[in-house]
Amino acid sequence: MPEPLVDTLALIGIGLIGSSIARVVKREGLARHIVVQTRRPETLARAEELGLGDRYTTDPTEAVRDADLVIACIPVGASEQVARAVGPALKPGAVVSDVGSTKASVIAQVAPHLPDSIHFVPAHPIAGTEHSGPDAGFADLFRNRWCIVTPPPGTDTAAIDLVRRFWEACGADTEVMTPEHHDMVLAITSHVPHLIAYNIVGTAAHLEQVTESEVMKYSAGGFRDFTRIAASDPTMWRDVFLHNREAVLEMLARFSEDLSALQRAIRFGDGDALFDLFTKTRAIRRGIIEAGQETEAPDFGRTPGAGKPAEPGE
Ligand SMILES: NC(=O)C1=CN([C@@H]2O[C@H](COP(=O)(O)OP(=O)(O)OC[C@H]3O[C@@H](n4cnc5c(N)ncnc54)[C@H](O)[C@@H]3O)[C@@H](O)[C@H]2O)C=CC1
Ligand SMILES: O=C(O)C(=O)Cc1ccc(O)cc1
Repeated sequence: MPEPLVDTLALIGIGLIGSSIARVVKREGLARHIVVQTRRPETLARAEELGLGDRYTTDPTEAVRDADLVIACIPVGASEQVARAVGPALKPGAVVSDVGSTKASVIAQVAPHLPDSIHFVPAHPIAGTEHSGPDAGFADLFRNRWCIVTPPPGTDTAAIDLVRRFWEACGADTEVMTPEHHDMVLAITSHVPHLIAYNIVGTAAHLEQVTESEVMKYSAGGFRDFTRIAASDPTMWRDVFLHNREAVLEMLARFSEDLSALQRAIRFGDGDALFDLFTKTRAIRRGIIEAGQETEAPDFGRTPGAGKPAEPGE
């Protein structure tokens, strides 16, 4: 096994993402010691039963004391509270990172609480499922997926390099971008799609006369896929929308304009407008499949290899 990348890794939060990191880090020997921290003793006990770490604590300051790399795997809205708690306890020179689905807000919440000697390199693995908690994670979650790294200007290049090498050793490909660009891209590719899923399932649930019968009975098609997304963690997604407000509102405005155009086409029987759009969108999907970024069948985000370009020759 190669030399570990870090001596002590502290994972703050041990849900789907934290436990997936723990599993792949153990399997690949990426850290000599893993410290697991979470607020609830029951979750910590479960993490211990699953053997996810080497040391377990509910105290965030105790968790980070000896850590060379600290990764916060918590809902984005909890970032400030955790940074405030761990900031003074961090080992000088330590690298702090996170996995949050929004980036500008996390930086604004965390950076003010970190001493100058700490290197902050935020990251976002674009890999997940609708499940949460320590049982939901798996070591291959990040394999052949992207991990976007969004270092604030002036971040130490060696720290950026460590975080990139860490994610690459977890199986991901990394890309560096600004937090603002990340938030705009993810608003349209991930956040608005989740909002649409929550909304359509909510709309169906409001049709009380069909909720118990037809909606469930005939949900074999597109609706079923929406129900999977709409089963995603409520705390996590509440925080995503509250913490990527501007970008989500901008993309929603564009979405609403395009939806209104479709509504008009249906109202006025403009079949050409509908046909043209559906032809364009079909070509986009086929292009994605030809580029090796998606499988033909519904993938539900779990198949390693789906969601990013294939390796040359794959
Ligand atoms: N679920 C997904 O598919 C993906 C999630 N993410 C991001 O990863 C982060 C973690 O998400 P998951 O692992 O899915 O969530 P999860 O719900 O499975 O785990 C969250 C963990 O954070 C802890 N936690 C919750 N509130 C806290 C607080 N106020 N202070 C300290 N700890 C707290 C929980 O005890 C738990 O250990 C989120 O920021 C999310 O945006 C990123 C990529 C994919
Ligand atoms: O389950 C799915 O389809 C997802 O989209 C997973 C996911 C959720 C949030 C992220 O920030 C990244 C990936």
